[in-house]
Amino acid sequence: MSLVRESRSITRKFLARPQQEGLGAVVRRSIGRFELRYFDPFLVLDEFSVSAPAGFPDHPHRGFETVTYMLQGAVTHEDFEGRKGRIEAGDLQWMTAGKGVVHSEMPAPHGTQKGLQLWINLSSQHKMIEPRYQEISSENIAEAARDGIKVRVIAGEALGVKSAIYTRTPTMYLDFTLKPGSHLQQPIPKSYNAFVYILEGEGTFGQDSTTSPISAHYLLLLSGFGDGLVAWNKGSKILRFILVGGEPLGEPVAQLGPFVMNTQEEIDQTIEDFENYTNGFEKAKDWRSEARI
Ligand SMILES: Nc1ccc(F)c(C(=O)c2c[nH]c3ncc(Cl)cc23)c1F
Ligand SMILES: [Fe+3]
Repeated sequence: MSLVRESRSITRKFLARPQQEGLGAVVRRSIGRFELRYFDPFLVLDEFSVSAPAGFPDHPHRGFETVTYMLQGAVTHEDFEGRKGRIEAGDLQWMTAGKGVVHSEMPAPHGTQKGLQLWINLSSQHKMIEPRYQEISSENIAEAARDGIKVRVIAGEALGVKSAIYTRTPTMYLDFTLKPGSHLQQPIPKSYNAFVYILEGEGTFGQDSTTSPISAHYLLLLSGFGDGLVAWNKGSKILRFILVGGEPLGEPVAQLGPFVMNTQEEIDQTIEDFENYTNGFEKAKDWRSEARI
């Protein structure tokens, strides 16, 4: 039985190269770089690599969500509400910043910590909602395996398994591992903008299985036509990639770093709120994280 009648194709591909970010951290940024400023509703996709004492010290967010998915090691986050936790390999933190969060995200003291951070925009009606965290430890991430394919369902559904994450901006986020010789068919809601980001190995994507394989650290934008994605692993090593899709918001974007609103006036107001500790930033006034560089 074919799960996908017509596969989406690759419209553009970008090699994410290392760049400095935070304090001494390195990220491979694909979405959010100059050539791909915004892929509605996605603002940033960073594949990060960080070793102490580098990190992402105290900083704010407003108007969107950050989705941190650890691949290796661990990161400690602390926020201005006094909330503190460790995100370890395989764990997920889905943070809805809404009207405002101030936090730090710092690496474990030894070794290199690696992961992905995706920034998902919120609609105008949700930009000023109360902040909210959804955190799932690795052993509780929904998983399924069949015919040489393993999927970890971060958000949405795959191979008959659903994630518990509530996605305010409708989103799918699937972590696939394909053994050599395996072939995937994954449905994608027709209205979603979708992309693939390759983490490991080489893969062939789209209807034409004769196209040359694409390797790690590439982001592949998928066309809007098609009811899903087909993928092959024709190599001799495992292929790992994420397939992410989301409902476009179709709203104007006004962004200043970690502040993402709809108009410049709202950005001006956000700066004022952050500087004066108002409208959601009250607790930032006397807060500093314990993380010391
Ligand atoms: N404004 C702004 C400016 C600079 C930053 F580094 C950050 C920031 O924190 C991050 C950027 N990518 C990241 N990937 C992983 C993690 Cl754990 C954090 C970040 C940020 F928010
Ligand atoms: Fe952050």
